[in-house]
Amino acid sequence: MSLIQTKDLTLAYGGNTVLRDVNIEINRGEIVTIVGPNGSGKSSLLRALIGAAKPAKGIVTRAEGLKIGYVPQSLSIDATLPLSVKRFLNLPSRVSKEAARVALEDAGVPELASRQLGALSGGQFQRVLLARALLQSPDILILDEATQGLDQPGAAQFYRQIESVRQTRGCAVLMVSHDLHVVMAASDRVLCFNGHVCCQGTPQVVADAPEYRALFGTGTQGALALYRHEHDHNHDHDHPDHDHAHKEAS
Ligand SMILES: Nc1ncnc2c1ncn2[C@@H]1O[C@H](COP(=O)(O)OP(=O)(O)OP(=O)(O)O)[C@@H](O)[C@H]1O
Repeated sequence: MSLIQTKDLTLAYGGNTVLRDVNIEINRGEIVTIVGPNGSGKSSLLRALIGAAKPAKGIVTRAEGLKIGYVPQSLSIDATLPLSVKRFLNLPSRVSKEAARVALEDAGVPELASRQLGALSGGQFQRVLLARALLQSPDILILDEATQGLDQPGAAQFYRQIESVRQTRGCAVLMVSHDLHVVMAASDRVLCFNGHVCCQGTPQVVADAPEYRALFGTGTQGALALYRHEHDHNHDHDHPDHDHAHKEAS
């Protein structure tokens, strides 16, 4: 059975329908990315999936006892607030030292525990948010524009970390992103979205689909090339058990 499934999900704000008859499912262990233009309802879909928005029609089914780890776009934290990463991970509820250590390690930033939150770079901060989501031992990680503000290499590194998390934890990952080809290359399945699912499939299938090209054109190939180039030779030593061949094969 899938982790989350929607059946004819329709969502409206006042009289404005933003999702219409959406049927999707996310299965255990897969990395799924939603791409779509601004205002196409991606965040609204995530809100409906986590139960924060009520459908006008249709249903959202979550597996019993499903644990969701949510990574927001960003959190606004006063840079002058004296708050260490360690303390931040203990909000709102205390976690064991070991749980915090493992979460930071899986997020790729084991060295940040004692650092001040306000002194972190954008990329480091996003990884701390990822670590915080991992504290839930989620069955599924949901990321809404988690790389906003990062440059392309930074975003590509973040997505590689996500792949590594999936590898070590076996959780499913659902992401919304504007990074198009960068994030698509890191996905098993891509949903191209514009109020409804326009097309879906492997990253290559979606990148070649007329529906996708009608929305985005073909101007983002450079990002894909960048991802592939770096992915080629960057980190086998970090994840010796992770076979990357599938990313270069398409
Ligand atoms: N709380 C709200 N009340 C009224 N309208 C809303 C609300 N949230 C979103 N909308 C509208 O719903 C539509 C879809 O918004 P949503 O944020 O889901 O799109 P998105 O694809 O995530 O956009 P972006 O890529 O710009 O983040 C937009 O027209 C937006 O103005």
